[in-house]
Amino acid sequence: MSDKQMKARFTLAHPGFTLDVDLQLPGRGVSALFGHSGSGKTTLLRCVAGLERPASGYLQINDETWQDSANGIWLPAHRRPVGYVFQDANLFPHLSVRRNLEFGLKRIAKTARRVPFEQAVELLGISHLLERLPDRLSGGERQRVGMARALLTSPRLLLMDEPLAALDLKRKGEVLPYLERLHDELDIPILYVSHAPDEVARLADHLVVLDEGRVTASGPLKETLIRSDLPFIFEDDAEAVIEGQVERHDAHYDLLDIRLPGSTACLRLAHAPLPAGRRVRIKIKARDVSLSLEQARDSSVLNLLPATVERWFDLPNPAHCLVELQLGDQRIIARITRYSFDGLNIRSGQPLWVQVKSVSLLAS
Ligand SMILES: Nc1ncnc2c1ncn2[C@@H]1O[C@H](COP(=O)(O)OP(=O)(O)OP(=O)(O)O)[C@@H](O)[C@H]1O
Repeated sequence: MSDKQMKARFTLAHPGFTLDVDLQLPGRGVSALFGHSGSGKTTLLRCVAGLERPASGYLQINDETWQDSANGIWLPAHRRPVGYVFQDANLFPHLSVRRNLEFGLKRIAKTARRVPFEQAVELLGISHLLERLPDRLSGGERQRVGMARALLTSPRLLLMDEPLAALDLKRKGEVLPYLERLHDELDIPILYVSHAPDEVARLADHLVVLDEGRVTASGPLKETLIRSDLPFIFEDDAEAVIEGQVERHDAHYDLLDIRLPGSTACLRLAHAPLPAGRRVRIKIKARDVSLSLEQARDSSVLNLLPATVERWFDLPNPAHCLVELQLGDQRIIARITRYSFDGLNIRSGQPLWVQVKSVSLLAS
């Protein structure tokens, strides 16, 4: 991995709201901006796009400086190579999908084009829609066309402002795999605004949490989701995201074995075959993890894995607590009753067995 980076420092005052951020983000993959309504997510994207001009600002995207107020550098919005995807794809209603896409493409000199038309169309799976007018597309299809159009502007950065927010659950499910493809197959960093923890868990590599215009957390997704000073782990749906590599597929039982880095054990889950060696992202909810001191040999639970207790936290509900566990090189969390916690005499550094009742594959 190279040390590609984005640096964004902005101080911008609106009446009643100040954005004051200083971020260092990976220069590849998806960085999610998460926060309550009004926390400043869109304002931050607008600063990055050059649509706001803060009194003090610095923006570096990999090896390019787009803005440096201390040195009089300011790249205006129309010269910033960003692709913007909004909640609504905003396609020209009188132009076919093909002409909408060509509109984005024509703005870029042939020699500067980084994403060929065919690649964008193939990545978003829209070749069969090219001759249609936008009003003959579903919401999900419109968003995919909007994303292809953004790619065809040859961006060095994609800005996505809640691109799935206007879609129902089914349409969201249709678009998410395409977003994953953009993430996996293109070397263009994405800043992704979302309210939905599920989307963030599935897509993001890095998580930024904003509150009242300030950054309250910024770090790799896996670590940030389970930080005890952030609200995520106190949710009913608290979860950890870990990564692994497909080891094998058991065709007889239709089970996939996933090797976890640093662990001797594999996770098993019901899933169609995937090629050995494929890296996958897995979500484990805290409430689906139980703990035992011995390796249960007569359980129907597929996943019984050795782990070590790191630490624990109280929860607002006094009947429960959360235990953070080291599983190979990664961390997961278990929500158990305080009764069980005392009964098992949990202490930090303790080796024990985790039983994981349900595991979901998020991305491959
Ligand atoms: N041009 C402006 N003038 C004055 N206030 C503004 C302006 N633009 C944004 N704000 C204020 O800045 C704050 C942050 O807005 P912003 O849209 O960035 O939040 P957000 O986190 O994206 O919210 P949401 O999730 O609801 O889209 C809000 O209080 C908003 O009213």
